[in-house]
Amino acid sequence: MSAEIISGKELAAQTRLEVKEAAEKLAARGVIPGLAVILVGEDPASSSYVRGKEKACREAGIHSEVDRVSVQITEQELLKKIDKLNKNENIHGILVQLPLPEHISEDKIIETISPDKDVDGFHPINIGRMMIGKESFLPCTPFGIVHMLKSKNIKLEGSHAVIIGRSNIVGKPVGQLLLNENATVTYCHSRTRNMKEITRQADILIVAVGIENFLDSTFIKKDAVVIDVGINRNTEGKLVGDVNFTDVKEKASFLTPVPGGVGPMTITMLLYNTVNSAEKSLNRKQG
Ligand SMILES: Nc1nc(=O)c2c([nH]1)NC[C@@H]1CN(c3ccc(C(=O)N[C@@H](CCC(=O)O)C(=O)O)cc3)C=[N+]21
Ligand SMILES: [Mg+2]
Repeated sequence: MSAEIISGKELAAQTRLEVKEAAEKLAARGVIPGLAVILVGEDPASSSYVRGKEKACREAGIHSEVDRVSVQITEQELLKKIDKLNKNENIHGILVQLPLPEHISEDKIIETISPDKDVDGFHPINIGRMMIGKESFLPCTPFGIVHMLKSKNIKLEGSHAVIIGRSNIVGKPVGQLLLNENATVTYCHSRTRNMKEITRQADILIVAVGIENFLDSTFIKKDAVVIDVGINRNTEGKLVGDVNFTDVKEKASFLTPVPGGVGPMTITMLLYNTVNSAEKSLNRKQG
């Protein structure tokens, strides 16, 4: 039996309809949810992701504005733009597309975004709140992954989830979210010894390494659930994940594709967070 493919594309389409309905309800109360994106420089991949976000906002009834600025912008100038957006009542979410050029501190930028508008869920206050199980904006990729797992009724409680990768935007927070769902969580990374011994114990394996073909079927136990977070360009310029799809498909119970897997869910949860932020802002005003 070959794995069931979890289509992020389909789930994203369905979830975006729900987000759209929530945006329409807000519009009826006089508020259009608004997302501000700052794109520094002209990196083709970053530009393409930002266009994807704009299109998704348009389709969901979210107002979006993209500020495209020169790669030479100073840190101070960028901080000033964020400060202005923090004070702008029509903007409920602020996203500064990463990575940023060397001369700008990503930490400083992230920490300047108001935690109430941090729809990426990257601000240390939101990360901390997530860690202690309080309500917060959840990082979009991890949030999307949990949403995908739940959509297939995959049991999280008591399951062994193994994460390969420990980045602040994917690996670490996805482990935390799964822990909050009562999974048993193990992290693997580049210094991990005997990685296969660990990954072969995983009921759920999250692969966020950034290396094409990093993972084949020898890493997994039969019927494991495999989530591929990789976004790599192969030698033909095609988008590929970290997982050898055709090999792993024959052994896993569920598997996510690239493209059409985690990526579309990431954008969807950004839309969700933005509408949620607008709702919270309105409730603070009207109670
Ligand atoms: N502040 C910030 N927040 C982010 O959320 C953020 C970021 N910076 N920097 C870059 C990464 C990357 N990222 C992706 C989102 C969607 C797809 C996506 O939709 N991918 C499609 C394919 C898109 C294509 O074909 O190029 C798919 O996997 O099917 C991919 C990557 C968000 N990021
Ligand atoms: Mg890593």
